[in-house]
Amino acid sequence: MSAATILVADDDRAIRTVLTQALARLGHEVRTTGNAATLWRWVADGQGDLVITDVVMPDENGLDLIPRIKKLRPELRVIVMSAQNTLITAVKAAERGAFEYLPKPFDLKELVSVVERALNANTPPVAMPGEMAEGEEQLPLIGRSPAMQEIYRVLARLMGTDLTVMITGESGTGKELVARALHDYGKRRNGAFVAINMAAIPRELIESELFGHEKGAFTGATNRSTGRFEQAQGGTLFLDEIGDMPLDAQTRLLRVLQEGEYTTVGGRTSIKTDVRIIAATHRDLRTLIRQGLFREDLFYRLCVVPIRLPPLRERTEDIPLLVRHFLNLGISQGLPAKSIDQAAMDRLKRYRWPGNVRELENLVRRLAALYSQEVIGLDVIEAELADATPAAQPVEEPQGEGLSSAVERHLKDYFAAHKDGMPSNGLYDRVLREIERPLISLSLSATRGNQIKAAQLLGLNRNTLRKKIRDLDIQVMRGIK
Ligand SMILES: Nc1ncnc2c1ncn2[C@@H]1O[C@H](COP(=O)(O)OP(=O)(O)OP(=O)(O)O)[C@@H](O)[C@H]1O
Repeated sequence: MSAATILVADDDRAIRTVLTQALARLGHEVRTTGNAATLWRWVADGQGDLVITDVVMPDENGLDLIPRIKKLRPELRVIVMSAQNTLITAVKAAERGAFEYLPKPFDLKELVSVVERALNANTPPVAMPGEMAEGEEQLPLIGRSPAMQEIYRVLARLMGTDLTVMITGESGTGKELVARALHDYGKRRNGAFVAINMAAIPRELIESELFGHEKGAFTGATNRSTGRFEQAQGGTLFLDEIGDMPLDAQTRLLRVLQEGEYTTVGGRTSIKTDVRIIAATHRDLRTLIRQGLFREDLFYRLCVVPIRLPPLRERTEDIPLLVRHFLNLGISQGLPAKSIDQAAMDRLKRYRWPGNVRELENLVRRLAALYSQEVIGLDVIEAELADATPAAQPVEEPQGEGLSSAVERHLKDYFAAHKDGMPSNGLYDRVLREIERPLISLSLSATRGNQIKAAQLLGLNRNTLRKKIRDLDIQVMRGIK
């Protein structure tokens, strides 16, 4: 990299000093200022090969300066640094044409590598869509941990694209929220966001749900029905729990993704698709591929950009912000204002959160609704968490009726899907296989995840249950969705 002139704007003198030293060491000339007006003057005078700017400066917001810089000198790259580390800042920086966004505090090594990339890159920056609608300052995702910053940066880069995204992460980590953010701030925000959960639909109905069906396509198809692909036309289709998709439907989906068109169930005319696909799963698709339950070619089609959402226990520094966010949400829904004392917060940070943000959200809701004290202390949190820990939970009466009616509902779905004729053989085994997963999941949730008690309830050997949980990839946690 040859020596360059780098313009730095930040109202924090310490940052100016650190950047000057680090960049001068690389042989660059560095000019620094504490305000946006001076930076703009330099740029307008044709000075500098690269700009590094802060967002909040006394006279102007650095982000507002970027479009003006880009208009006057499109080739000049701008790196944005900010302590306002939210998804919105990252997205705005990307939208306005920043080369890179660096959340503060940043690692100097990282800064140096971004500067090198900016000075060496000769491709024009990706064009980003227009400005976000006014008043959209409400944050879609909460969290400022390094792990979330990395997610924001990936998301910001994806906003101007239609790339297929695969979001993985444990249950309750915010996969659906991320999919929505990609839609709401992306190119297709004026189109529909349509979600379909593969685990929630009887397997036999998935293809008709996805692609729609013609009148008379199967018994019970009394009318033509539109599928989710059609509903999402021009927008985004979110395929949730993609790991639960039956193989037949996978084959059909793969064909649609390859060919860009599909036919409805029972239909003959091809329909062109114009949807952006985002898929999500909490299951390990590579394991499913090895077990022959997921098509490898479909996996590669969907996994163009993988995003892994970290479990909450890997970003406990976000817990106070999330708690405040959910308490505020409660207030807006009419629940009383509350706060949490330090010892209680520390305890929340030490808990493992098997149900991730969803579990935390539910806990905060309970705190707001059920406790009269204004400041929640450690005793309340201990009691709540003890309740959530399977081992500390007394056995509940087996929920005979609830369980059997849930299984019955599942069976009814199964038979309804086969109204026009049952699979000709092996029905007993097939039906048992169909109900095994919900039966075990429901038993585990009835015993709050306690496998010993679930085994007793089911009348199964503990090891057999454990093997089934593993084979069927059942999540063991409280409050299975
Ligand atoms: N970063 C976050 N900021 C604010 N709320 C969040 C965040 N992550 C998750 N949530 C909230 O937690 C709940 C669960 O999130 P979501 O449904 O997106 O998770 P998921 O990973 O899709 O779960 P599952 O795999 O069980 O479907 C939602 O109510 C969501 O609003």
